[in-house]
This record gives sequence, C-alpha cells and structure tokens, in this order.
Amino acid sequence: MKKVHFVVNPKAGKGKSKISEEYLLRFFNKYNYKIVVKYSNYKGHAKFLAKESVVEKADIIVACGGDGTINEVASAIVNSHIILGIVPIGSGNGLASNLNIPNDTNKAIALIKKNKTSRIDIGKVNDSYFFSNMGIGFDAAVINSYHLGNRHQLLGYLKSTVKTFFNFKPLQDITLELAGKTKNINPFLFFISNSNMLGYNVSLTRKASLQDGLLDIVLIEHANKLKILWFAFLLFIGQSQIIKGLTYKQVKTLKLHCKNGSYKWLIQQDGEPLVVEKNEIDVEVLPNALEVLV
Ligand SMILES: Nc1ncnc2c1ncn2[C@@H]1O[C@H](COP(=O)(O)OP(=O)(O)OP(=O)(O)O)[C@@H](O)[C@H]1O
Repeated sequence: MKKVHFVVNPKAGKGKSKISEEYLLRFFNKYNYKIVVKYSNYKGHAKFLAKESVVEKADIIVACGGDGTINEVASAIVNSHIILGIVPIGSGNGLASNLNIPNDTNKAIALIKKNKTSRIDIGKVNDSYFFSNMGIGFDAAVINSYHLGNRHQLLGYLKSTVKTFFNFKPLQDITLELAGKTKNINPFLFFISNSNMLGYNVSLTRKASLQDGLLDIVLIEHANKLKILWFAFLLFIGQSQIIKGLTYKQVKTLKLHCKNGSYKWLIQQDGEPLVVEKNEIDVEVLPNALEVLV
C-alpha cells in the first residue's frame, strides 16, 4: 500500500482548486493507495503539514500549488527518502514548467500514478532552500510589493513591476565572491536560478538545467530607468540576454557580503519575499538532492 499525501494551498493561483479526497479517490484505488489530503491555512503551514507527513512515513508528498508551496513542501522532505509530486495550481508555476508537468490537474495527477522519477539539484541559501530561483535585486523588490498588494496573478505582478520601477534603488556596497575572485557590485538585478523558467513562460536563464550541478546567475549593474524599460521589453520578447552589461555565469557556490556591518537583505526565494538579517549570504547548489515525479 502506497501512502500518498497531498498538501494543497487553497489560495494558490485563482484559489479554485478542485483537489479534495473525494476527487482524488477517482484516480487512486483504495486497495493500492492510502490517500491523505491536507490544506494549508497560512504562510509556512504547508511546510508544517509536510513535516507531519514525513513523520507519518508518507511515500510521496504532493505539493499542490505554485513555486511557494513547492518550496515549503520540498524543504520539509530534503534529506528524507520521500518523493516529491507536483500538481501545479499556482499562478506562475516556474518549476513545474521546467519539469514539463502539465498545468491540467487531471494530467498532473496521472503523472503521479505513473511513478517515473527524476533527481534534481536544489539551491541552498544560508540555512534554507530554493528549488526554482532566488534573487536580491529588482525581482525581490517586485515580489515584495506583489505580496503586500491584494491583487494577485499576472496583473498583480505587472502592477508591482511598475511600482517598483519608480521606487527601486540599486543595492550598494555589496561584495560578490565568485570562483575565487572578489568584486564590488551595485546590482539592479542579481538573479540565481536552478531552473530555466521564471513562470508565465518567461525566462532569464534559458541555459539552466535542473540536473547540471550548477546554478545560473544573471547580474545587471548600473541600470538607469531607460535601461530597465529596455530590459523589460527584451524579457517580454525572450531576448533579455542581449542587454548590454549583463553578466551570465554558471557556478556551484557564491557568497555575498555587505560592507556595512549588519544588513537587512530583501531576497525572493521561489517567488516569496524574505528578509535576511545577516552580513553574509552563502549560496550553493546541492546536486541531485531531491527526487521528483515527472
Ligand atoms: N490558506 C492560505 N491563505 C493564504 N495564503 C496561503 C495559504 N496557504 C498558503 N499560503 C501562501 O500562499 C502563497 C502563494 O503560494 P504559491 O506560490 O504556491 O502560489 P502562487 O503565488 O499562486 O503561484 P506561483 O508562485 O507559481 O506564482 C505563499 O506565500 C503561501 O505560503
């Protein structure tokens, strides 16, 4: 008997998920599967529920939501033998797109039954994980504004991008340690990605692979308003890599250090805002650290 636990974020995407125990029992017969469905009620709850499922010895834990929900569930099962399933019902669904997991819920559930798995790399930032991407520049400011606002999904992202465009100030006095070299940076964008998809079919890191043991970084410095607009246009047409002054690298580790003593970093991790009150940010890739149903 296989124990499959579903952790559902009822607010993900348009908040109209049809996933319930009754619905799932149409796909999984009760002789071969023990199905458990849990719903998250607040930020951080999906991680708590998934940790509970680890203790309950689930074989598979399925994250039903967007990248934020996947982050919470997958963070709970790193270092266990439990397999991650994904039913993408979020708005952007970046990681699921990279893994070719269909947005159609019935088809995504059919994949879970097929039992084909793949091991993927994950990213570690200080003591937490990211599975799709993280950033400390403009993207983090957009995500923060998006989460403060009440309008979600694509329109919410567009509104937050416009707002951030007018308010954003590039980060100052930051040192980047990369491949044995140290460099002072003032990033407009410092984006680190494990996956090749940001969401909504938009990508900043088309060369990224979930299985290459590397993180792809995109650094853009010294951007004035005109350059930001040009960048937004290029991103929209899928040509962001041609912007002048863009640095693209593939790395295993990197370190960011703030010269001003204590510092509050506003970062985004899989589309969720986070304030890190530490002088240093250590990022590394953990190759093949997670088994996912694909
Ligand atoms: N019951 C709940 N009420 C409000 N927020 C919740 C609830 N359960 C989880 N959350 C939070 O919802 C947020 C959004 O989750 P998620 O990223 O999965 O969906 P999304 O934003 O629609 O999709 P994507 O990240 O792919 O754009 C996360 O911050 C999560 O912690």
